[in-house]
Amino acid sequence: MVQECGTERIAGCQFNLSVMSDDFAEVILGALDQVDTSKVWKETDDVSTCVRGRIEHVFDVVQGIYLEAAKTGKHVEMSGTFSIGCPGDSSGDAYVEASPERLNAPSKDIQQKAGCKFALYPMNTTNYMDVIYEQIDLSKEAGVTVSPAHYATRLDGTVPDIFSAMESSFTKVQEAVSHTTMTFTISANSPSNS
Ligand SMILES: Cc1ncc(C[n+]2csc(CCO)c2C)c(N)n1
Repeated sequence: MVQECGTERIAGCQFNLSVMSDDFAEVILGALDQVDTSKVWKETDDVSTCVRGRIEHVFDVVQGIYLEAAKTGKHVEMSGTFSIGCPGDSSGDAYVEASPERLNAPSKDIQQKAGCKFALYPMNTTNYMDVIYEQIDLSKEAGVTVSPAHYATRLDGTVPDIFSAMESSFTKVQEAVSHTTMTFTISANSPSNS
């Protein structure tokens, strides 16, 4: 197979939700159903969900799904990988042409707290540690508490502030390093915090 970049840069996220409750299936399927995904390509199977499209819509949808699940008050965790510029992910899809307005922007009064660990992987660049440290420093201005963790950086704050910090890191890094991936795990309503 010939792998080459498409003319548009399509971003994506492969993620799964885990709900620590007997009715996990309803919470997962309900969250997937309640978010407007019309500006992204989406596929769900028994393991995870993948969304692809413009960076802002990928983050908008992933955050929207997480907020829907977290507002049940149940202990919900989401883990995933964002990626852009993967040589095998040539576009061909109409979703990169979507207009930039977000469809699921959270209201300003959302105070849902969460803890998150994220890790940036700028691919195929020798100065990757500089690129990563620059973003960790910028995260400190994003309204979240930033702390070091093994193999990751921890962000604590509201869900919208956490996703916004991750989106700005990812967006800035991919401007400099065309193939960039980022992993994350976010947890809310954990009984460890009560
Ligand atoms: C975001 C997300 N997408 C898919 C799954 C996989 N999954 C596990 S249980 C379940 C509902 C019943 O089939 C589904 C779809 C997940 N965990 N999170």
